[in-house]
Amino acid sequence: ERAAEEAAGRDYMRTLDEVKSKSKNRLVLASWDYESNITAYNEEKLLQLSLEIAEEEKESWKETMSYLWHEFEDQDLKRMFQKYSQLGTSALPEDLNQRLIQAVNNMQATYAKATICDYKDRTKCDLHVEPDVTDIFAKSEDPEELKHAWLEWHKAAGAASKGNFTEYVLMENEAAKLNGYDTVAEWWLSEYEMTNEDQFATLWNQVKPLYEQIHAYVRGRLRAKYGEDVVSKKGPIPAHLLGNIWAQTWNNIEKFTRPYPEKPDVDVTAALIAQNYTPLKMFQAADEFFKSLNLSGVPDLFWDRSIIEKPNDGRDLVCHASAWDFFDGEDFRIKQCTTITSEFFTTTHHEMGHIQYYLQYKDQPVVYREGANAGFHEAVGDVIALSVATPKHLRVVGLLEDGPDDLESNINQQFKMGLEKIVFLPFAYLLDLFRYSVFRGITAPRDYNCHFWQLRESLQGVEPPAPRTENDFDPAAKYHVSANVEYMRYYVSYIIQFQFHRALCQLAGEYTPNDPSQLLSNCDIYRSQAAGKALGNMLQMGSSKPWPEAMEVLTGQRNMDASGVLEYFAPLHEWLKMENERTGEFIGWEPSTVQYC
Ligand SMILES: C=C(C[SeH])C(=O)N1CCC[C@H]1C(=O)O
Ligand SMILES: [Zn+2]
Repeated sequence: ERAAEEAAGRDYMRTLDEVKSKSKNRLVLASWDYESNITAYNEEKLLQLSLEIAEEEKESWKETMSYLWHEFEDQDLKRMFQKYSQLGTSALPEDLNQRLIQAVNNMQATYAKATICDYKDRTKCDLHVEPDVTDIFAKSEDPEELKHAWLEWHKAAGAASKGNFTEYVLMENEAAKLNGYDTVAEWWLSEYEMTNEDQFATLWNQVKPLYEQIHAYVRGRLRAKYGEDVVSKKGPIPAHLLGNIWAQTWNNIEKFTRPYPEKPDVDVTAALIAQNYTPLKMFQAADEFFKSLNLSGVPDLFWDRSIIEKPNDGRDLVCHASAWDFFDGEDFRIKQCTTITSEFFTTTHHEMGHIQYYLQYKDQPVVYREGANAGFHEAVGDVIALSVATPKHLRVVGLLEDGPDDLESNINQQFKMGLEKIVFLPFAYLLDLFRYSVFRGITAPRDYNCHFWQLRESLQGVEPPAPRTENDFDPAAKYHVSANVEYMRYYVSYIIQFQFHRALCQLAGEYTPNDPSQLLSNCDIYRSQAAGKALGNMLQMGSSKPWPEAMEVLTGQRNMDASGVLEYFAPLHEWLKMENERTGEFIGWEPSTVQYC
């Protein structure tokens, strides 16, 4: 009867978990080999193994579905069966699965191998996105050089992948239907236990007024620098002037836009270089922060097997930073082409946050070794980085000499964080609004680029540096589009990380709501055992419970909302409104005059 059936199901689940651990380990090892050394041999090995494991998964799926798990009383056992009932892309017939894997591998390889020619020395044509194009956007203040790099990169990495992307959409949508979803959009939304994107729209409405203020202020400062012919009074901001090839974060233009330029600059890049930081030292600093919270340090294997600098043997590899779980409870790695910049200091903490999550849930059944939702996984490292980025913490670790702690310095600091966090929200939101519309067939291939730029203009208030046509495919110039990595996870992360930060800061005694002497943006949870304990308790859950339960364990709230972001940036918001009022800056943007549809 049912009790016996559940007991059999429990035994079966234990065996299945063991089998899954082995096959996931094999697949991750082959993926690691391919992404850290892109060769035809490694690609073929990954393809063959992927197809072999897909067939194994089809077989075990039949057995899984032979249990009456919907009737089970044990909710935890039922949750495990429910997760294994999702076959993913292995549900595809082998030939379609092969076409899908090849389409994505082709886009990944195109992106990894894409190079552009230098603006001044047109014979130098070996510039990759990391570190070369990234450095140009971090340093150049020449609009023509920036326009050149922007156009060349979008041609080399974007347009080149339009065909493969169209093929990928067809196959991935087929897999979605075989998993019970109308399109990939609903499949991706189910990760957040949502059936549509209304909640994401609500979050955007909460933060949009703050974004419009910082957008208007930055446009004013860029206009002052580059002149009204380059940056208009009321139009969108040209995307190539914002310090980042994707205009997703604007921290690289902080040095000439900050509110109080006469206040000492908090230049972390200069400090890292002056103190002879190496990539290893950056990773050790992040590891030390987690240990200060009484959380786990990384195992020795991590230091032996990670790749933390771009190999200089001329190989092709995926440089985009990533953290890896090999599902054997021991092997955890990061692959990152680190350079000594404040951006990479932040990214290092971001990636070490992924590793910490892996370490905290490594004793869960394999099926639960995930974030409560994908946004949680992206938020862990960023929460730590919010503490690390405070001038207070940078002084504690000797990265920064003493400086003033007055209102102007706080506004400068919040502005610096705003260029990283507030500015990022519309970018992350629109990237998957674009892909949702593609998966749903609302955006056809002949409209891809036009619809992408309509979203870029309407949500982000940026425009391309030159006219665009449908021979372009600018979305694929962004890694996650070429690598089939869902992106709403970052939008969720940049909202919930402030809810997490607020809860942890209160536990650490670093923050009291409505106490202006303890700004949330000045909180540093370093060495707080109480904060570490609460964070660890949430991380250990993995995906064993629905994400609102994990959220509640840490914050007492079951929903995600922008109250954390708005509380953190309240002083800056007030300052921006006054400053834009004072200068008479137009808030928002009128339609672009650049032809892109
Ligand atoms: C660092 C990673 C690897 Se999960 C990343 O892709 N991030 C972190 C911030 C947003 C997003 C991006 O670079 O676009
Ligand atoms: Zn990440």
